Amino acid sequence: MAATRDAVLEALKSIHVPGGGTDIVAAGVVRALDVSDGVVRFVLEVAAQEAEAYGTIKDAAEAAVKRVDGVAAVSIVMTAHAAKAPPPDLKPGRRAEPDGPQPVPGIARIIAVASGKGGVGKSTVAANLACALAAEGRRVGLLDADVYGPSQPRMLGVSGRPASPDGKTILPMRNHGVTMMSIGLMTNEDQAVVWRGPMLMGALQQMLTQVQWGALDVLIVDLPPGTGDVQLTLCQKAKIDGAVIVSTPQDVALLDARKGVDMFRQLNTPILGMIENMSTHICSQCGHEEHVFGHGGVVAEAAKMGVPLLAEIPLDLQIRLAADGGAPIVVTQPDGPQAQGFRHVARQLVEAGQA
Ligand SMILES: Nc1ncnc2c1ncn2[C@@H]1O[C@H](COP(=O)(O)OP(=O)(O)OP(=O)(O)O)[C@@H](O)[C@H]1O
Repeated sequence: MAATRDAVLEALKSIHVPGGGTDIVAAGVVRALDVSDGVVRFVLEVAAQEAEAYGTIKDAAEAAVKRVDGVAAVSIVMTAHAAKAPPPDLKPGRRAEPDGPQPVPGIARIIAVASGKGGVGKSTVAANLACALAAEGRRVGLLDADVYGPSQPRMLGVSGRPASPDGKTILPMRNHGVTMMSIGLMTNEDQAVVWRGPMLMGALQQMLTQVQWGALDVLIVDLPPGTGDVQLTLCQKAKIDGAVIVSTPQDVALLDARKGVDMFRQLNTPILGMIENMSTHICSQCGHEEHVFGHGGVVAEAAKMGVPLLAEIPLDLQIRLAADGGAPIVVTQPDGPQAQGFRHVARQLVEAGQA
């Protein structure tokens, strides 16, 4: 007999919140319950200060659900949200508590790689930039926060689930000199993930603070395209030292890129510059240069917005084959012409003390 959602909820109602009283279903702690093909998934959304007490409750909930007829597997994700802030203490002579975005311990700088529109090559740029910075001798981390299409595991050639030996912290993956963590490694491949706001914030915060990044000179964050929850959460939680905006030269892409620049400006995040990707195409057969998506659009837009243009990256088959094959072009052909734009950006950022 297949397990039903009602039967699972009934089982969860037998588990009480810490200290007794009401049950976890009535308390609204059980979220995003999904029961399909005998697999039960849900989120326990709890206040940060109660997270420890919920450790045993999570175990009890798992055991109770496993006893339900037809349940083959149970996956519970616990997300901790901060409690409501206490009212401000207006007594004179008190030192102000830190407020707003905070630096992440051990990470000297954070650079966000963003794009207004999807598919413009933001992840390709992030992967190449991270590897190029590592080649410059920087200690580099790459956080793939593209919840809608995490592609860094494929681009950096890593797979498998990150280990968590102590159950509290997560060991990142490492390849090509870059320490990497991806939201894609925390979910099942091919699984369409519908993220709710609080789940997203929990996952992002976990990846920033619970991953053992070690000491880093710079953490590159590959953001999802657009101007949504992830961008806002990231800039509100962590001190972002700068954003790099990737765009193709087409008008539609530029329009969205402008929105991205505006958003970072509103969040007081410095814009380090724009990168024009798929700028020009040189035919590998005859050497003829074509401007597939137009040319020069980003340089003009960057000038209009008073933002530096960091590089123009060609549309090139080698770049795609390298990125999709698990070793970015700056790793496979560091001296080739296709890698030079990325390496130039890395050097510029290092020289400017930005990476
Ligand atoms: N300069 C380039 N030359 C050739 N192919 C490229 C180039 N840049 C990116 N690509 C290819 O285009 C595709 C999309 O690139 P990528 O995944 O980096 O885009 P994205 O902006 O991160 O997309 P998404 O919005 O889905 O996250 C990939 O297959 C990638 O290999």
